[in-house]
Amino acid sequence: MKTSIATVCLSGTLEEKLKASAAAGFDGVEIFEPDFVASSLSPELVASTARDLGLTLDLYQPFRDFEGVGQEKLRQNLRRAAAKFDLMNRLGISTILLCSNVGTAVSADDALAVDQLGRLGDLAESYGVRVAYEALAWGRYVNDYEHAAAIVRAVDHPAIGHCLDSFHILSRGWDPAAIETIPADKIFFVQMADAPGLTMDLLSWSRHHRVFPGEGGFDLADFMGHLLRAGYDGPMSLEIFNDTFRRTDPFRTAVDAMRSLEWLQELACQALERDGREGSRMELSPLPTMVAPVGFNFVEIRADDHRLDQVRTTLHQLGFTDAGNHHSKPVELWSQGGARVIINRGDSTAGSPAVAALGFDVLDPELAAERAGRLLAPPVPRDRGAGDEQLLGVRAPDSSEIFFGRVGRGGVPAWVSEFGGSTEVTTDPLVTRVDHVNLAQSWEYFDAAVLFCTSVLALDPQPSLDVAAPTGLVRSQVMSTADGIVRLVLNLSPTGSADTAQHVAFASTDAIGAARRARERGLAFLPIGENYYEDLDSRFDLKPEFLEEIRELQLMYDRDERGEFLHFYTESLGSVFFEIVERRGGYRGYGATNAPVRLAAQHSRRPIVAAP
Ligand SMILES: O=C(O)c1ccc(O)c(O)c1
Ligand SMILES: [Mg+2]
Repeated sequence: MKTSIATVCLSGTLEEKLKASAAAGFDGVEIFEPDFVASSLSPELVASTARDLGLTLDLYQPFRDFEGVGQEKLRQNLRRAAAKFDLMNRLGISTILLCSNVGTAVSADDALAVDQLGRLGDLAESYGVRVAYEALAWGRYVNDYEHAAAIVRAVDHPAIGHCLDSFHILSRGWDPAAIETIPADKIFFVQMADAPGLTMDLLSWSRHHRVFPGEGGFDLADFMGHLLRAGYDGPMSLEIFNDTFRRTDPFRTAVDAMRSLEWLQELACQALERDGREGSRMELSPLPTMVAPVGFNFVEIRADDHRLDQVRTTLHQLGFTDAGNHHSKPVELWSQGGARVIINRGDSTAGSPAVAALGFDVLDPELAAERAGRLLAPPVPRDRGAGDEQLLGVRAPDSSEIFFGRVGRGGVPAWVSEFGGSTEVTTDPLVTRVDHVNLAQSWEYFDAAVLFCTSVLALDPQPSLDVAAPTGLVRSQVMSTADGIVRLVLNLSPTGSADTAQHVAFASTDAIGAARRARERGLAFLPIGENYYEDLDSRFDLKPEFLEEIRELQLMYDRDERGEFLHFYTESLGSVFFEIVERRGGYRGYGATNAPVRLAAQHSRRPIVAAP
């Protein structure tokens, strides 16, 4: 698959955009005209810079408001076009994108557009270039690719073909199946964009909210299937107008972009396997098979030495036992049932306690790591003593480390024996395993984190929600395996403050019993106010004894059509806190209605910083 990216996707100068695209491994780029006009590089220098970087220049775009105009306007437009075709020759670009007219078209008569596009085709041919006509979703008269296809067919000019952009087709709900009726040699260019399902005007949606494939809600696998059956084998290009990507590090964005195309390529391979290769001419190289996690292998918490005692005490109060120090590294293991927490005291600059690494149980760690590498996840070097288990890890977009652990005998990973402590099974544990982990994400890499979880970790996005915190809305995106055994919750805080401290939720089969025992051991619970319990009673009509019990223990409660949910939180320990959850019946949620209450309770207990 030939990969390409529009310079509008990336921040920086044109030169930086080219360098970032090349560094991420793209084959080519689309030059977005405003990037070129604002650049001080001559066309010849842009061409040679791209060549030196190993990039092809695949498209010049956009050319606007050409067809369906009056005579005088047509004359001006042809003059404008000639100037751009001349520029394309200097840049060495053979295809220009023409957006359907949004402003100056005066007639809805296709015959006029057909005639004028024919004249544009003649002019393009004389410069040795071609024009890819794109039906913008908000085009004045042409806003449907099938309408554009009828026009292009009628123009019947070798220099006039299509640019198909998934956004313009899927945002309007057009059926992409008719792509297969367009002759392959008339599809000059394809732009792939995803977007979250929003109800808003098309232009704002397109200009601000596009995301890379796999980061939104469009069915791009299906779209890709139609392109392949149409016989398209040209560049698959990304054209993502996105407010965040415009202001974040272009090198990181380009990696995110490339990962999205690798992911899309895998979807394409799957579509071909399902539907047969008929018509397809695109060369595709599949990714190593997806290795879905079957459990949490460990959670690693890192902190300054002097803050670790608090973490140790809390884990002890939650029923964990100290399973000893590693024989060669400054890390210790705390375990209980299938829950393992590694405390890393090796980094004196680590600051307050935070989740630094997650280990997942996978059946084939080598394959999982190889796949992650193909998806551009940088490997994490890990010191290893003689005889120690090899742990393969990669860095996630939020810089946390993700390790692929082998499923051990009896569910216990082999590396546990590298720790000196007791490995005896806790009888009557308070918690049995990790239920989910909430990770705070920065605004810069939130979309990238979603794609990373989907493509590298085989976690599917669940409907996202906004949770009200005292300092703003926290966007919460659950990523989960189909069976719900492995769940991550990506939280995007408005402030990046402690409102979205990370947390580890442990599963218990008896949250009430666990709360009682933890209290006996002196656990500091996050206190929940009385109003919450009154509201709970009004909503759920709970038995008075039950309500009294959870009020006394400071537990929270939720219920859905499948079951019930009981949970409680510890006080925050730096940037991390713990939660104990009990799922009764088939409850699949996270107590979303309780989250604002928890955030408010944490906010009111934050350390007061004295004014200077
Ligand atoms: O928003 C626009 O104007 C615009 C320009 C060029 C494109 O290819 C596109 O999809 C949208
Ligand atoms: Mg486009």
